[in-house]
Amino acid sequence: MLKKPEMILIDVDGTLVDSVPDLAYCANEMMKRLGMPEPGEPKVREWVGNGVERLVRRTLIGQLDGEPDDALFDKAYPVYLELYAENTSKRSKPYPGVKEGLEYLKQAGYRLGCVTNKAEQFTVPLLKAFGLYDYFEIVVSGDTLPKKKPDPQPLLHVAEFFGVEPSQALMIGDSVSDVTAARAAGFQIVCMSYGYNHGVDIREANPDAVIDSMAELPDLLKQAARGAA
Ligand SMILES: O=C(O)COP(=O)(O)O
Ligand SMILES: [Mg+2]
Repeated sequence: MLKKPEMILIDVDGTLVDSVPDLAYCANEMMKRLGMPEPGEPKVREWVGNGVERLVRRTLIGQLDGEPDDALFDKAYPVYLELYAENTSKRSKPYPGVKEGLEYLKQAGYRLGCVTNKAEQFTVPLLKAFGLYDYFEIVVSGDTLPKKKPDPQPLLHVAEFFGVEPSQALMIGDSVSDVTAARAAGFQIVCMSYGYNHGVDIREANPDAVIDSMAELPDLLKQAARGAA
């Protein structure tokens, strides 16, 4: 059963923003420049979630697990970074219900933080491009701290920043990394059904609740406050 939290941390890719169209465009373009086969958007959708460096490695080997040749990676990575800097938000967009959900959370007085595995140089422009940045009092990106999700470090960092006990905190995400990080941090976890989870239904990771739109958050949190969610 969900308990009403004091603080809510929200993931970016697959939760707030459908960012795969730009990530996939850059993956395809990088491979074209390297004279290698383009992965296409459905594959990239399965590879997002562990930061841009992992995405580039997965693109180079054409699968989720494994490592590319070091020399190939060293050649490809700067190409991807340059492409993504120019194509962070051109094809991406916030999911329906995101603005509504954030507006409710803000008005209801929740402390709001953003925790993503996306590198800071891309997170901030992406959130700003869609008017999402100002909802958050703190944004922790994939390279802000020594460790990123599924490690609990970024979640615990924000809990400390707000002076909130982990048991009073809720993470909203879309992937098994969000669930693992939240469980390890002692947070509650709600997941979006529409996000990226390496091609696996997020319900298999047993989050506390799964919702189809952030516009469902008002009802969910009101139920939690009544002890009924
Ligand atoms: O950059 C990524 O791989 C995804 O980041 P997320 O933590 O916002 O889903
Ligand atoms: Mg995500």
